[in-house]
This record gives sequence, C-alpha cells and structure tokens, in this order.
Amino acid sequence: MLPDGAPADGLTAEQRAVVGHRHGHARVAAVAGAGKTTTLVKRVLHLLANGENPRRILVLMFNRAARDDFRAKLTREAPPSVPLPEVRTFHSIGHRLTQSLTRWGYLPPRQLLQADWQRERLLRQAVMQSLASADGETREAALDADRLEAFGQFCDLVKAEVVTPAELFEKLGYAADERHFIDAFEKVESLLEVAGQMTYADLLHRPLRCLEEHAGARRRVEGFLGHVIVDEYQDINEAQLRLLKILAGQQAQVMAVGDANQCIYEWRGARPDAMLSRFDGLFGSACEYPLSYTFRHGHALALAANHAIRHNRQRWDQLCLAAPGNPLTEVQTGVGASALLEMLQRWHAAGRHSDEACVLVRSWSLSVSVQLQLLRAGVPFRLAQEERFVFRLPLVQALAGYLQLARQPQRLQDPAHLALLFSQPTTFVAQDRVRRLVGELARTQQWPAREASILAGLKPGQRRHLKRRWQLLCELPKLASWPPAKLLEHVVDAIDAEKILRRSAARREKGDDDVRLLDVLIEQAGELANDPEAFIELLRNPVENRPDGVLISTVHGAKGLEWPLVAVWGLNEEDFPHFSRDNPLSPERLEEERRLYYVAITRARERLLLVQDGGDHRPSRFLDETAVEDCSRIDRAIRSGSETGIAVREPEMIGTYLARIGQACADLEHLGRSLTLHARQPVASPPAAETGAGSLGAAPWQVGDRVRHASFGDGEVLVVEGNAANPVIDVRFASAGRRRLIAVRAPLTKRS
Ligand SMILES: Nc1ncnc2c1ncn2[C@@H]1O[C@H](COP(=O)(O)OP(=O)(O)OP(=O)(O)O)[C@@H](O)[C@H]1O
Repeated sequence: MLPDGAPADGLTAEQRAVVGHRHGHARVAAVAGAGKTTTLVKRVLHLLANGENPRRILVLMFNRAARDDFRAKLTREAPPSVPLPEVRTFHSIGHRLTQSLTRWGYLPPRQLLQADWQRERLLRQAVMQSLASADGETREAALDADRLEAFGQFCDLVKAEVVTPAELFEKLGYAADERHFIDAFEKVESLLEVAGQMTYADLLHRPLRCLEEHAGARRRVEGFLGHVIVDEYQDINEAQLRLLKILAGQQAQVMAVGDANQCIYEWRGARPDAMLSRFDGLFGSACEYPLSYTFRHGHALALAANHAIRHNRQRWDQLCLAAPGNPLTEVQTGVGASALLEMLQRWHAAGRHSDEACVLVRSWSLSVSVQLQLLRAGVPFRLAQEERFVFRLPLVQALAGYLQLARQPQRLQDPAHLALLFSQPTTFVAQDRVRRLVGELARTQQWPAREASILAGLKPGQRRHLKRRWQLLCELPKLASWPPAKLLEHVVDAIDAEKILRRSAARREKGDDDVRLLDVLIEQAGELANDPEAFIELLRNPVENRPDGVLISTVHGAKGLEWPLVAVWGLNEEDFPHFSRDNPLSPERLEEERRLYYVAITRARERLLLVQDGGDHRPSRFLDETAVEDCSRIDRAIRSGSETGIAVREPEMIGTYLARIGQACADLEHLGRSLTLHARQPVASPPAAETGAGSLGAAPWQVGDRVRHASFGDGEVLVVEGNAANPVIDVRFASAGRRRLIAVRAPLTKRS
C-alpha cells in the first residue's frame, strides 16, 4: 500500500501536492529516493494539461545524465505529439545566452576551450607570466600538475562564487605559496581575451556579468518564462542562482527541488543555505512542500539517516520515512576487511551478484586498502575512475619500485627505474634535469663531484634532496632481507616522505591523502610480512576494470545513485570526517562531512555495512551518531508488532517517526501509541577538543526547538546559522509565518 492513501495515479499525497501546486514560488524538500523525477514529470504534465504554454516552462537539471533521464521519462509519459518544454542543464542555458548576447552585440565572440590540454596550457602560461621574476624552484613547484589543477579550480571557483580572486583567496584561506593565484587569475583573463577564448566556467559567468551590467540586455531575456523548475537546488552555486533570478524575472514561478541535507558541493561553490534562507532572500516567500517518503530502503536505514543528520545544526528539519512497500534494509557495522569480505560472501551465497554491490569511500586514497584486500581475496571489482587503480598511482608504483630495487640491485643501472624513484615523492627538480642526472648515475654509479656540470644551477636544497635520494637507493640492496613494511617505513623516514608529500601537495587535503596512502601501504605490507614478493606482485598487478565486479566509488561520485548492497569503508576519525592536524575540522566543515556521510548511507536499498578499520584507528563519530542498534531494534519491533518497552537514544524523534508511519499505514497505526520508548544516555564520546568538534556541542539553539516570541507567539526553529555564540535562526510561527531572527536580540523563550 502507498503512504498517505494514494489513489490510482500512484502518487503519495505529498507528491500530489507538489504536482498540483497552484501559485507562487515553491520549495520542495525531497529526501533521498523520494521519487523526484516521477513527481516533477507529473508536475510538468499537469501544467501542460492546464493550458500552460510549453515554451514558458523551463526545467533545469544538475547534469547531463539527469537531464537525459528526465527528458526520456517526460517523453514516455506525455500524450503523443504534445509539444514538451525544454529540459536543460545550467551550462546549456549559459551557452545559449552567450550566443544571444554575442549576436546582439553585448559580448564579443569567443571560442570555448574544450580540450584539457588547451586549458592546461592556458593555466601554465598564466602562472609563468605571473611568476616571471620568481626563482626557478618556486616556478617549478607552481607548475606541478596538482598545483596547476588547484589553480584551475581556483579560477573556476572565482567565477562560480562571483567574487574577486583576492576575496576568494582570503575566504578559503589558501596557503601563502599560492598567493600568485590572485595575479595569475588576471593573467588567465587577459590571455583568454587576447585569444578570443573562454572556459566552461565562463559559460555562466560571462552572460551573468553582462546581464547584471546591462539593463537593456536583461529586458531582452526576462519575461519569457512562467515556470522554472530546478532540480538538485541544494548544489547550485552563486552564479547559477543569480542567472536563475534573471531568467525568472518578476513573473516566473520558481519551484526549487532538493535536499539541503545532501549539499555536498561546497568546494564547487554550493551552499547549504541556497535551499534555505538564500532562496527567501532572492525570490521572497515560497510554499513549502515536503517529500518525506523514500522509496529506496526500509525503516532501519531511514531511522539511521535521521539519527545521523540530526547532529547538524544547519539542516532541513524533515524526517526521512520509509514507504510501506520498500525492501527491508539490514544495517550493520563491522571492523576491517573481514567484515566486508564476509558480507560479500553471504551476498554471493544468496545468489546475488557482485555488480549489485558498491563500496563507497570518502576519498580515493581510502580505496587503496579495499582494492588490495579484494585483489588478495580474488573478488573482481571495478572503479568509477579507472586511473585510480592502485597500481597506476605514481606514488604506489614508486614504492613498489623501492622494494624491487632492494631485491634486484641491478636496477640501479636502469635509468627508467631511477627516474621513477627520483620523481616520487618529488625532489623539487625539473623532470628533464632529473632525467639527465639519472642517466649519468645509471652509467657511473657515482654521485657527481660538487663542480660537475650536471649539478650546475641546482640550489643547495635541491642538491641535498637529490643526493639523499641517491644514498637511499644505494643502501636498499643491503636491506634486502627486511620485511616489506619495515623497508617501506625506512624509505619514508630516510627521504622525509611525509613532509615532502605535504609540501608538494596542491591542496592540504591532497597532502593528507598522500600521507594516508603511505600509511595504508605500510599497513598492508605488514599483513604480508613473510612474503615480500607477494606484496610487490600485488602492487604491480595488471588488473582491469571488471564490468561484473563490485563497484568502488567516492561518495561524491555516487550522488543520485543507489545499489542493493552498499558498504561505506574507512569510517575512522580523520578519514571520515576528514581532518588532520594541518587541516582541522571547523564546525562548518564537520557539517559538510556529515552531509557527505548522509549521502553515502542513503545509497543502499537492502544492505548497508558501515566499516571502520579498527586497530589504532579511532572509529568515526558518525558511527556512534547513527545509533545502528536502536534503528535495527525499532525496525524489528515495527515488523514483529512487538509492544515492549525499548530504551533508545532519541525517543522523541523515533516516536514522531512511528506516529508518521502509523498515519500513513493503518497496519502500523498502533505503533506510535503502543511501543513505549525510554531515553538512553549516549555512550560517552571523545571530548570536543580532541575530536575537532569545535563549539558545536555547546550551541544553545537547536533545529526543532519550540519557542515563544513576545509578538509572534509560538513557533519552531527551522534553521540555526552562523556563529554558535550569536546565531541567526529561522523560526516558523503558527500565526506569523517564517521569520529570520538574531537569536540573542529577539524576545524569545524556549518552550519545553
Ligand atoms: N508514489 C510512488 N509510489 C511508489 N513508488 C514510487 C513513487 N514515486 C516514485 N516511486 C519509485 O521510486 C523510485 C525513484 O523514483 P524516481 O526515479 O522518480 O526518483 P529519482 O528522482 O530518480 O530519485 P531521487 O528522489 O533519489 O532523486 C522509482 O523506482 C519510482 O518508481
């Protein structure tokens, strides 16, 4: 049976309300798996059936895959030969606007830079111009591939956030040795202008700036639309928001559909408040529509997701409810590879296939241990990004190369092998110089004399790095009998690899990732203590993506997708949530990490396994917050109709959940009343200072607090934002509607 007693159209009451929305702007808060596409397709058909001109409707989707999916569904469901509205991505709208503005003479014509190499050449030229008077070492470091990529992201983000490069630099706290980004951005802009070219980010940025500047141009694009429907609204950036505002003009009714709890693209300029207060600021008030039922998974996982996201201060106050016909979902926690391999074994034993399963990781470096474990166990797998195969990572190839050299001293005479070991981790020397030097070393087997021409022009620091590397390589054959883990540790110490990796990384997170990769490899090498050959073999294994294998993906790559079995791997403090001593966790970043976790766990349909490493690694705080035990017990009670008292962490939330599903399904109606719930104290969590939780826990205002205002009467807190000591809160008042208040100034009292 469908929730809310759905009639023959198969929609829930909540979905029907969205479809039939009458007038004004609308905000649709849809939990993961709520059937947004189904609902929005029906909404478009409803508008058409009510005589709306299809040319006055625009549907904006987040990416091309979502757009194609929507178009296909709309075409399937629409009566034959009915003209349909446009379904587009923001970039394609930007492209068309650029063409029109160019034709009307507002913008000079420009060619889009399509190939990666063109973009890379542009970034390289701009950095070289900007560091023309800097020393060779500084320029070399700035032109490193990762740092160049970080600069490219910087340029895109300046345009996505519609700020100046200096503002972005300050806002995101870039490192001092990236200060050239500010000037190099301007160089990029000049180079593009002279060459008559533009980047993908310009497809939105140029027409936006032009339209904001020229009222005449604005008048030519405004007023054509009656309805704009925007999907995945939580992940759109400032440039997209402002373009949307212009396109909608004064008349169009905007329907923003999304889930603020799934905003995971802050690094691309998205903001969780786009869906919340920012919408009000841009468009004014909107009708609010929840889509609370997920059609993806069972109660245990819906409850787990609700528990997890409750710890965010800035969130949409909405419970995710499992629809009655959903599959049962088993939620489990486990430690280490054995938990994953056992789960996969049971899955296969039940006749299920590997390609129904997905392992999700917070970042690619965490996938290395899964890959190695699956390789060892002979479980076929595939990677969402093939270049992430462990044996293809340059650092991994180099580490395998160090081990190999220990066992095969003749490799000291192989220039290609030496070039690999001199380049990873970097020695901060240009590659062609390294190539010449290793050629000489392979031939002479001697470090050159101080005055040798091959060393001319190298700075003392560079010479030191190179010489230390050569000494290590000469030493390795003498350590051939050492187990691989000890040998790797020695390599890492001898060349100060952690420091080099952090210093050479383009972003702090990349540095953390590389260091983590070292740790993982040493751990894995330790597990094969007696068999160094097997370890080297493992790292050099020429595996290919197996289409029938278990998928390994990052959580970002899993946006919008689902699998019958999902394992979230690497649930350790510092890994997920990701932080380190150099990259501490601010309250905002913790909330972003938690949204990412929320997205990860809500991808599962039938089984969810949450895996931590164990050993020295502390379990992720998210595991405790998810209260898996409570969720599974309540799920069992729902299924068995048990009426015994249960002690749970969040009796109030679970009570509300039971009452809501009881309203939706007559069979469960008794539950909210009969299942008695007691509060249980949470297991003590580590102190905030240790875990990087900041002052979050001390926040006096919580979403869901019931309040009384001297003028507006009773209400409920929907959003808490800003500084914990002086937050801005959104409150929905029963009589006065939604209001935004500075909490300490407002005449507010909390009600129990
Ligand atoms: N009212 C409903 N009753 C039963 N099943 C539904 C209902 N609405 C949607 N579904 C099912 O839920 C699944 C997801 O729906 P749909 O493809 O529309 O959503 P989506 O937009 O891809 O997902 P999401 O909500 O995660 O973005 C589909 O299998 C769809 O048939």
